[in-house]
Amino acid sequence: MSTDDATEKARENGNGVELPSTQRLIPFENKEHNPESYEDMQLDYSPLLFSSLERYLPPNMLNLPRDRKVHFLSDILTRYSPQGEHTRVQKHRKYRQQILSNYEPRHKELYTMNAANFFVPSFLKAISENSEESFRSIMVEPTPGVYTFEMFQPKFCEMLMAEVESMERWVHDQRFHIICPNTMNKYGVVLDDFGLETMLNKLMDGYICPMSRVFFPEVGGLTLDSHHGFVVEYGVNRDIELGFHVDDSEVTLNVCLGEQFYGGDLFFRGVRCDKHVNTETQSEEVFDYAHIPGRAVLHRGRHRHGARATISGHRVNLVIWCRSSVFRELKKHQNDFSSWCGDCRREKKERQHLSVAATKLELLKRDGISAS
Ligand SMILES: O=C(O)CCC(=O)C(=O)O
Ligand SMILES: [Fe+2]
Repeated sequence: MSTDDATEKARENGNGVELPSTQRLIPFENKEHNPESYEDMQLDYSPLLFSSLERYLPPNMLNLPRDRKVHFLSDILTRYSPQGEHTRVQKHRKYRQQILSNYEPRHKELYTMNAANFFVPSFLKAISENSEESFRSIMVEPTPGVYTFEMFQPKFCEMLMAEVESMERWVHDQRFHIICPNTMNKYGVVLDDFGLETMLNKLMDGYICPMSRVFFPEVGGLTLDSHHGFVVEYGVNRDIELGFHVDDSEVTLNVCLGEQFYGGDLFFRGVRCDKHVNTETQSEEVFDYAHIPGRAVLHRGRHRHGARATISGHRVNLVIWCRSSVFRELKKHQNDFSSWCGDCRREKKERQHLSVAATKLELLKRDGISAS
């Protein structure tokens, strides 16, 4: 299923979720797919290996350009090869060093946290009061688990967009091969790779964690300890829309930075665990959100969503996928219901209902017997 098909399917019935395909192959061979040849490319592994593995790519990746498939598959191969993870980390470190020693930031003031200059006063006040009540006073929760609030000053949004523009100009001028924001978004940049990791870490620790502790404790909101921070871009000559997916995060912060655009609404379709990621959407889970520049959306990574086509103009969003290593470790050992998954909750209720009904029947039978 291509990204477009997934979005179309999602529009029809809210199903057909694509996992973010974050470093994962599918567990069966797609025999109908005709793999490409990689013989003419300079690769770290045999070109034949890439052709064979192509049949195991997540469906939304099958029609991507070859260099993106190579990037995704190389990453997986490196992790499975002896010393794989170590090699991958080394390679990424080298990649970052190359950027950091050559790219000259345009707005240096973005690279260190400056709360008074970055955030709007209402947001700062809520954070300093640090209570559910203070957060709720600046937020709207239009559907359970999706919180929206004014967060960044217009000046900050403008500066960050200008910085991204300058990063992209540098990439273009240097003919530098950059890593895409994620497996679905082709346009934009990973801010962490361009020297903004420390600032975004402070943003997560000081300004996202206080809220995730209150609103998402059951999905690792109490223990967020790493992030992936990037900017995505939509419009003419960029990505148009984003297929139905779940994020590789426990908690996601998505802030529209600007500019003028039409369309690009987010559509949410309920929170799901791995087991239920493709199940049907219930009518009460359908929610669409229109982005407003400067306004943040905070949601669970497992809240299924996508972005509709940006029909005109140019939309730029800052996205921070916040992760909890503790939650991920605990999840490996959990095999019963997830309290946060809509379908797990429905299954649990159903089982409880059946068990109560069975007990009642049992009691009635016993009473009947003793009464006779
Ligand atoms: O385009 C958007 O606003 C959504 C981005 C998104 O969902 C993501 O990057 O995970
Ligand atoms: Fe997302």
